[in-house]
Amino acid sequence: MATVKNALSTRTFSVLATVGNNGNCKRKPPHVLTVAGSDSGAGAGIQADLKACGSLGVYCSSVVTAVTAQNTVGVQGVHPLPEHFVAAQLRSVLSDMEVDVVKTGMLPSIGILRVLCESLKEFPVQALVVDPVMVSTSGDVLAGTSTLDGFRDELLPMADIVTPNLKEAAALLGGLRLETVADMHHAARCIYNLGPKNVLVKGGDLPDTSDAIDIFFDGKQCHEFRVPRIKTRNTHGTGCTLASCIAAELAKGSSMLLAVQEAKRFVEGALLYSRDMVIGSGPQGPFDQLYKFKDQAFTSYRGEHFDPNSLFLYAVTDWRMNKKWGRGIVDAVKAAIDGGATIIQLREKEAKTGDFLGAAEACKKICQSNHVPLLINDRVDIALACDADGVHVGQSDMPVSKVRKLLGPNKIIGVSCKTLEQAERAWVDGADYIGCGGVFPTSTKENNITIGLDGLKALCSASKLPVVAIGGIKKGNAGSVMELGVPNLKGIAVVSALFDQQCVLTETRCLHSLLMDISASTMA
Ligand SMILES: Cc1ncc(COP(=O)(O)OP(=O)(O)O)c(N)n1
Ligand SMILES: Cc1ncsc1CCOP(=O)(O)O
Repeated sequence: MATVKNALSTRTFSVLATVGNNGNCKRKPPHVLTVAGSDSGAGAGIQADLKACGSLGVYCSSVVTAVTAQNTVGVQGVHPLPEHFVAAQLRSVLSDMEVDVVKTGMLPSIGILRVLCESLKEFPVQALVVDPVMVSTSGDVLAGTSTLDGFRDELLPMADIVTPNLKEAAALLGGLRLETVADMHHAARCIYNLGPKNVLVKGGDLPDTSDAIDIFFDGKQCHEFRVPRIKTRNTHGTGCTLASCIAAELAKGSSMLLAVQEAKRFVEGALLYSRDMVIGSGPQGPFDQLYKFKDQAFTSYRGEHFDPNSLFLYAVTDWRMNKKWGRGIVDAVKAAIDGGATIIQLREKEAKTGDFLGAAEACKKICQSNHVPLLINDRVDIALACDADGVHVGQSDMPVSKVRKLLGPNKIIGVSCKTLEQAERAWVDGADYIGCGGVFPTSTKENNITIGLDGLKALCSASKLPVVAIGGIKKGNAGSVMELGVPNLKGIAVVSALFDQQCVLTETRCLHSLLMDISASTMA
């Protein structure tokens, strides 16, 4: 497995297209083999792995190591398969099916673990993901103590990543007490010394934390992932799903860090989607790994209809300002686009519906011919009527989930957020970006609370969506915003800096070139 690590970050394993003899293009899908136990309740084990890989577009073959009788109450029985028959399954798949990545789950005996190690030596694969399943989340023991030695001495040295939870990490380290985040950092380094190339210590069971904290160590750097804990009883199978998703992303050609991040996002989405699902009467229910197929709001809206970089210089119109300077909305929008605005929002709070629609239709034409997206503030009806590219709504407007239903998956939805809870909701409900502010005091919007640069930074750091900053931003302070150094802060939204000025074209050009200079210097 030693050559695998170098290959991981640079090459795409399986998005291979080869031309057959007859000239037809043949496609080899990315392929994960899961070597794990069957869960009769289908929340974890082989069943979870198949669903997770399938959802991520990856072919998943399966070698069953044990059949378990389990449900939401716990594990009622474990029936390991004979070693020779696990070996036979491994040979069948590995000798024929061009597996990219092997993911292991329940290995119920040292004999089965050794059979696996031997098979991997005979049929090397691109990467090995080891979920060291020893104790189920319900507390039932799924692997004996001799298997523990097998993990430590034989399997982990072959692994590209191992993903223990706190109990498993403690067991691998001879019963070390793991009670704090600092303990987790220490454990990740100690487990790395057992031989795997990367370690992810999962802190889901860490007491007294409102966040779920995982530690990823790649031998050089420790990354701490923190997300607000999702309150749900439906967590059975999170470990299996996470490891399968990492394997699936690796099979698609991701680097290890990106694979871990993508996998975490997938599990989080599944938990959110399934948090109120009721299956079984026990304390721990399954969640739905197929959620992406079931709710459009969880999938397509994060598609290709929206380029977050379009938030770079976001021009938001204001009828009063344009009137004061003697121009109409359409001329103002045209000048902003000519000056370099990358997205336009018509924010016309006082306009009559007929006037608003007329202006929106004219602006749509200009925006379309310049390939600049046009969004409408608050008015979903106007956006639908003029076929705008999307809508921007506030916390007291139509909820994002309803807007998504009305607009469908291919329109852009932005939502104003000031708090971390609002940002989390925006993501769950299907928004594409967040407008965050007011960053600085402004007279454009009355009674608006200013959150400052610290508030903006905190929201960006917690948000899974791209963010555009708004409120009192102008040439003099745009640098302090864009230099915050948070990757998902994609741009600034401005009203008065463009429209409460004599020449919209000059002001937009000036701000655009300033932003370009800032990005060039922050990238240097
Ligand atoms: C990009 C962007 N962010 C925030 C706003 C604020 O809009 P507004 O309608 O004034 O206020 P809310 O109702 O959204 O709080 C915006 N227009 N654009
Ligand atoms: C619409 C809005 N939302 C938060 S602050 C604000 C006003 C932004 O206007 P300006 O760029 O003139 O400060």
